[in-house]
Amino acid sequence: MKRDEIRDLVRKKRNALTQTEQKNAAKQLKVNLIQQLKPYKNAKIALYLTNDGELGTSELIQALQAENHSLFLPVIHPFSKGYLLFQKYEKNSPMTTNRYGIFEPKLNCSQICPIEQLDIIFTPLVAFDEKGNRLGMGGGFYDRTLAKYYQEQWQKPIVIGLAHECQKVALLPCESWDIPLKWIATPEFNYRW
Ligand SMILES: Nc1nc2c(c(=O)[nH]1)N(C=O)[C@@H](CNc1ccc(C(=O)N[C@@H](CCC(=O)O)C(=O)O)cc1)CN2
Ligand SMILES: Nc1ncnc2c1ncn2[C@@H]1O[C@H](COP(=O)(O)OP(=O)(O)OP(=O)(O)O)[C@@H](O)[C@H]1O
Repeated sequence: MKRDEIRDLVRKKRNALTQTEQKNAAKQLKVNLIQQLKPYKNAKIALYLTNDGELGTSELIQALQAENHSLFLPVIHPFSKGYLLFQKYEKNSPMTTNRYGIFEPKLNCSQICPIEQLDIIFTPLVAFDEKGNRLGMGGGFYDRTLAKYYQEQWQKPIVIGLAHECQKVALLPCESWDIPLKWIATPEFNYRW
């Protein structure tokens, strides 16, 4: 199957989850990750706000805020096409909708965090495979933004993909720019490579 076909198929699958399934998945993800992130104190963590049947992040966001982590959200770069910035997100941060209808913080340069200062980046994804390959919505935003940080010795930030179990496929067709993830968290499991 081609990448576009897999993207369509898996997007339909996750959009077919019932509200109850979505709610339980989000709750279970929070429990899983709060446990996994215990060793990290006062971390700088980038997340995303849920769109298009993605695994819900609001429970996780609340729990992370309660644990005193600082949170950041992706903002579509105003000039560098296809790149993301990560901006501080607090309860009263002014928000706007981006061109895809996703809420993002209203751009404020003083609130942007350089990527090398983030400890953890949670990425959304559409499909993942048994080797940790990731397929996103098709904009190449995360691949492009993170490309220069992916090196042999890369330790920080830790990049963690988030997905429902139903987004797992056997094998994704790879492209040269794809960077496999070392950690994907679902409500049920943590896949580590
Ligand atoms: N929640 C969330 N936030 C995110 C992402 C994401 O995948 N999920 N992104 C991850 O990169 C970036 C935005 N990328 C996106 C790329 C395409 C579409 C999308 O809906 N595409 C439509 C066509 C839209 C159009 O062109 O008008 C589609 O494919 O149906 C959404 C987000 C940044 N923020
Ligand atoms: N590191 C990169 N440098 C330049 N172009 C890139 C890079 N990564 C991806 N692209 C371009 O972005 C486009 C979309 O890539 P792809 O289909 O892999 O996105 P995606 O992983 O589904 O999206 P996202 O990362 O936003 O969730 C491709 O046409 C590709 O050429």
